[in-house]
Order: sequence, then structure tokens, then C-alpha cells
Amino acid sequence: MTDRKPAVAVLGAGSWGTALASLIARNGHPTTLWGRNAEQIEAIDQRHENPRYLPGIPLPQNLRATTDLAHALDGVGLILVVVPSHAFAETLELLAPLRPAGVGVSWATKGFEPGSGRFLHEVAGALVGEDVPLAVVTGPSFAKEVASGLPTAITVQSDDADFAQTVADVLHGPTFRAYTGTDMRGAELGGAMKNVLAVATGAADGMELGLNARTGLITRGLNEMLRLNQAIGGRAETLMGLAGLGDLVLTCSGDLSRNRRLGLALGRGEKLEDAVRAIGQVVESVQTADEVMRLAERHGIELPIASNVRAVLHGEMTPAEGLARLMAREQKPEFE
Ligand SMILES: NC(=O)C1=CN([C@@H]2O[C@H](COP(=O)(O)OP(=O)(O)OC[C@H]3O[C@@H](n4cnc5c(N)ncnc54)[C@H](OP(=O)(O)O)[C@@H]3O)[C@@H](O)[C@H]2O)C=CC1
Ligand SMILES: O=C(CO)COP(=O)(O)O
Repeated sequence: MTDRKPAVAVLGAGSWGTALASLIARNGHPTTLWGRNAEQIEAIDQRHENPRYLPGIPLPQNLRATTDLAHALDGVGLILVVVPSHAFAETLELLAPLRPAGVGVSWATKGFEPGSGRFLHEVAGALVGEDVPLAVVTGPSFAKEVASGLPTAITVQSDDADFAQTVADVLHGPTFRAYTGTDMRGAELGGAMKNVLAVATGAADGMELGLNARTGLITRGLNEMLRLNQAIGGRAETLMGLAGLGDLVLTCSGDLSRNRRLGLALGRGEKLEDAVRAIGQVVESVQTADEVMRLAERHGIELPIASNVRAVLHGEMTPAEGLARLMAREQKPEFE
């Protein structure tokens, strides 16, 4: 019997992958961060800093970093994927033949597979095998705050309750609470939709429409999340928790959010391409808005806020026109 903590490979060396790898290393797990940029990886491994994505935040000395995926996965007890949604399938394809037998796969990516609209647990199941334990890590968590050791609460959801607990145990620590549950669909829907809704509140704030407008959009946005969640078979309580309401409030109101900042820029009249370039990091809503609307249309669910965000992102209307359309909708009961 040994009480040695399992080694963990974190795949994706952007802001969130680096922050989670740092947390896990601080929790005492042998941790290796895999990324594709040799210069950044060397800085993380040798200088204990990610100058591109988390400048000025010291990383633990025991965190290793590599560009060699086979090396990162050698002997690990857990894999955590933290690449953007557009790179999720390609990363799963790379890891599938290198995954040590019996090792489960978790991810902290938010969004759907662009183009197909598949949920990420569907992509993962198809690429690594339906019998492999899978889990999603999600909730209100800005990378910069986690990397700085500020208090945070998230949730780990898996069909396999034991695996959810294993992943939560690796993450949980003095400043990081990891809850567990068994609703991957609801959790993934919440994490994806809040990014789209944050563009709406950002745009309203960029137009200086006030706090009533922001809060109205958050609350009616939650209603859109709940209605689509019911249609796809997620649990309502998941969306009323960290994976839904919690992340929605954080992303819609916190200026660290890249999706909110995109909305702010659009609301001030800036162009989409310029805003995304200035943010300089992944802005998941740009692709997720299309996939959310495709999903909603497939289920016959009307999502007025999300559909207006999608139209604004495609240049089909201005944020002012989008807001005017929302205000002009027919009067109706709050809950139907
Ligand atoms: N940042 C946050 O606070 C949080 C983020 N998330 C989610 O985590 C996911 C990752 O986001 P985040 O880390 O913030 O994004 P960042 O923009 O900070 O970093 C993206 C990282 O992904 C890498 N990458 C892009 N494409 C590939 C690829 N094909 N193969 C390997 N690596 C690739 C980039 O490498 P390169 O530099 O070489 O381009 C970069 O290291 C997103 O789904 C996001 O929604 C979830 C919760 C919190
Ligand atoms: O998912 C996040 C916080 O929970 C990060 O949000 P952004 O991607 O909008 O920065």
C-alpha cells in the first residue's frame, strides 16, 4: 500500500490549463503540463512562469512542462484536457493511443465541437472509448484568480460517480472546493451557454444601458439555459448551481471574462475581429453561439437572447438592434 498521490497530465498550456496544473501541483501531485509552444513550455518548466497567458504569477517549482505528449502521459493516473473547444477532438485523437490502460479522461474545456455541435463528452466517448471513465470540470473560475490562490468553487460531473470523486480529490484543496455530480449534459450546456449570454450583458454594458438591463439579461438568460437544458435531458438543479447560475453570474459581470469583454467592445461599436485580436485569448462564444442555436433549433426551443447574440456575431444586426428587438417582443408570462 502506498499513499503516493497519482501523477496528473494537464493538456493545454493556456491560462486555464496552466492555472489548473499549478493548483494540482500545489496539492502535491506529480504534475506535467503539456503544450505545443516550445518557448512558453520552457518558461513554465525552467522559470516557473507562463509569460504569455499568466504573466507575473509564480508557478510551483514542482510543476513540470513538456511539448512531448507521450512523456506527459507516461505513468499518469489522471488526464485533464484544457485546450479550447476547437482543439478538443484533435487533442483526444492524439492522446487516445498514448493513454495508459485504465486511466480516465477529464476536461475543463467549455463549448461544443465546432461544426458537428457534439457535446464534448460525446466527442471524448467516441475517441477514447465509451468504457473509459469521463468527467467534466466546470463552474465559476477565472484562471488568474485560481493561479493566484484566491478562493474558488467548481463542480466535477461524470456518469461514473467514483471517477468524479477521483477528479475532485485531485483538485480540492485549501482554497479550491470541488463538488461532484453525475449530470455531464447539464454541466456542459451551462458552461457553453454562459459564454454566449456574457456577450449580451457585455454589449448592454458597453452601450451603458445600466444595471437593470444587465440583470434582466442574466435572469432571462438563465431561463433560456433552463429551457434548453430540459429539452436535452439535463437536470435543472445542475443549471441552478455552479455549472449554470454560478458561471453565468461570474461571466456576465466579471471584467476578467473574455466573452464579456467581447460584448463590451461590440457594444461600444468596435468590430468583432478587432475585439477578438485585442483580447488575444480564446473567446469561445464566437463558435459556441452557432452550436447553441443549432441545438435549440433541433429541439424546437426559442432562445431570443442567444439568437440575437448569434446574429450580432455574424454581423447581421448591431447590438443596439438586438436589444431593441428583445424589448419589442410580445408581452408574456414569466414562466410558461
Ligand atoms: N481562462 C479561464 O478562466 C477559463 C477557461 N475555461 C475554458 O478552458 C478552455 C481553454 O481556455 P484558456 O486556457 O482560457 O485559453 P487561452 O486562450 O488562455 O489558451 C489557449 C491554449 O490552448 C492552446 N491551443 C490552441 N489550439 C491548440 C491545439 N490545437 N493543440 C494544443 N494546444 C492548443 C494554445 O496554444 P498556443 O498559445 O500555441 O496558441 C494556448 O496554450 C476554453 O474552453 C475555456 O472556455 C474554463 C474555465 C476558466
Ligand atoms: O469560464 C470562465 C469562467 O468560469 C472564463 O470565462 P471567459 O472565457 O469568458 O474568460
